[in-house]
Amino acid sequence: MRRKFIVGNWKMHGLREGGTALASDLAGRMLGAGDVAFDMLLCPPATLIHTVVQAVSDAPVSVGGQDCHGKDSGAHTGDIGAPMLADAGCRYVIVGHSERRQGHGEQSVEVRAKAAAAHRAGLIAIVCVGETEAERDAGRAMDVIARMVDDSMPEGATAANTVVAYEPVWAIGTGRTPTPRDVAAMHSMIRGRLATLVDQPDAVRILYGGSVKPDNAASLLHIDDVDGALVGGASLKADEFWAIAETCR
Ligand SMILES: O=C(CO)COP(=O)(O)O
Repeated sequence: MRRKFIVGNWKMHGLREGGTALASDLAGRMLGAGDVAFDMLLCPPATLIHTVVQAVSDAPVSVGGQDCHGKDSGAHTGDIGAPMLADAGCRYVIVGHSERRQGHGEQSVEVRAKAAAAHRAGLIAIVCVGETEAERDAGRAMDVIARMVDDSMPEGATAANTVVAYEPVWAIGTGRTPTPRDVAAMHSMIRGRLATLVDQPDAVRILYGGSVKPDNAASLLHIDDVDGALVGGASLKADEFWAIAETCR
């Protein structure tokens, strides 16, 4: 019942020429493939949203932002309001990525405000959570993630307007991943947590992110309660991203 969801987070990568080529390549593959067992979302840097929206306009590919402000508009230099993303053609926005939490000191209370702003703008929020290596080594990963989920989920979150992404900080860009058993345990705990926070917790998609590559995608994506992948580095190469998506059957 939960369709697999393959999301490319391009992070701070891409200029117009390369971004257009990558998006057009993936759009072409989606159109050529016909019936596929997954949904595809591309989250380019804000400067490329317009370009990517145009490049995928004929294909079943969605576009999302990588962050938004918790307020709809105002004197916030450099920030982007969720209504602006919606206006630019986005259907989704990532909030609470660890690179925002760590690099910009964002706390779960702000992440929750950002997710609420996304919902007000009619966007689907992809709420990210993840423990650090020190937290995992200390045996605190489950507690940390439970708390992050509780504190980051806004009022009114539903399976239709919210996706959760579990991305262990120590697995991002490192080539390391948790064991399938650890991923399964974490995703199952997250779904249990969602039962107190959202209607229809069984319908919420929970993605895994952190060093997802073509060679480990099948083992990660076939775990119960793993409903897709949030892919960083490998989403910048059409062949790799497509190979990951194709493991969904
Ligand atoms: O942070 C990530 C996606 O949001 C994961 O990045 P990598 O796939 O490069 O590890």
